[in-house]
Amino acid sequence: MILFPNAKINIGLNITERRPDGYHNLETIFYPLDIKDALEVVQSDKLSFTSSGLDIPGRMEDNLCVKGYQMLKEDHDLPPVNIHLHKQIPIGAGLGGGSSDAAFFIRLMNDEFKLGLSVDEMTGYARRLGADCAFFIENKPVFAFERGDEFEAIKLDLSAYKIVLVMPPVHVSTGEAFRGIVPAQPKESLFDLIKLPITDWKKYIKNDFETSIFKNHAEIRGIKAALYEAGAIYSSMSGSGASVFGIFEDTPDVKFLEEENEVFYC
Ligand SMILES: C[C@@](CO)(OP(=O)(O)O)[C@H](O)COP(=O)(O)OP(=O)(O)OC[C@H]1O[C@@H](n2ccc(N)nc2=O)[C@H](O)[C@@H]1O
Ligand SMILES: Nc1ncnc2c1ncn2[C@@H]1O[C@H](COP(=O)(O)OP(=O)(O)O)[C@@H](O)[C@H]1O
Repeated sequence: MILFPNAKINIGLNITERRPDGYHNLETIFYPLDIKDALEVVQSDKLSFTSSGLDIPGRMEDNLCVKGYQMLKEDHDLPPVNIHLHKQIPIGAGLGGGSSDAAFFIRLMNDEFKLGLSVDEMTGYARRLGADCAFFIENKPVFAFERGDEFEAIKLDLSAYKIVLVMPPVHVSTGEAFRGIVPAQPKESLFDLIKLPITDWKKYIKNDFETSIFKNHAEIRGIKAALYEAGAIYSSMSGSGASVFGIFEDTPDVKFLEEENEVFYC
């Protein structure tokens, strides 16, 4: 069985407080983005993991799909499998690629081996693998809060727009990004701000990671400025970076960005 885990972008991100468990409470909008990996699981005589496409850092045991297998195996009678991942979603980009692979892996195992898990049960498993992993079980636009793993569904459809995603040759780890943050309660919740016309988002919706990340990585700030210059209605870094997206009425001419960055037209 093959599934195609997709990326996400964050539209706005407020980090509201530090939690006693080392995490932060935050609020953000998760929106699915059409950049995809391919994930295949085949029954085998021993557990193995293979990959193609982009190089995935870390050992096989650290891959979130393998962690997902070990987690499910604690509660379910599973045969050994070969997991093959064709990696295309940029890594360490704030696009949630690893989390998406893991969530799709849980969904795939549930279908393939008839585990009978409900959406809530799959979301519970996903939450144990990473804060933004839970979002990818339902994979619909949501307002996310607490660790980013509690959700309220929202109506948001950007399919009439062109989204351009720019990935600079820089990686930012999520843990590193959180270290530069001083949490604060926003004046107005994103839950309300996202209902504004998209032309007003630039004025009201921000990503709290940008201040510290832009300070250390001027090239990321430069990409956001270039996307606005090219006519974006709204532009922002996604999650903890390093990718930056722009939302446009029509496909812009940003070929010049392709010289030093990877550019996706979604
Ligand atoms: C902050 C976001 C916004 O979408 O960053 P991106 O990784 O997508 O850019 C996500 O919620 C990230 O989710 P995810 O990448 O799954 O985080 P995890 O693996 O659970 O956590 C990695 C590290 O980030 C920090 N962390 C993460 C989430 C959170 N609400 N508070 C935190 O402080 C913790 O230091 C944790 O050890
Ligand atoms: N299936 C996977 N794909 C990508 N990275 C993975 C995966 N499993 C574990 N990782 C680890 O997670 C880290 C961040 O991955 P990724 O999800 O791409 O970042 P981000 O949360 O910024 O979108 C990587 O550096 C890698 O070590």
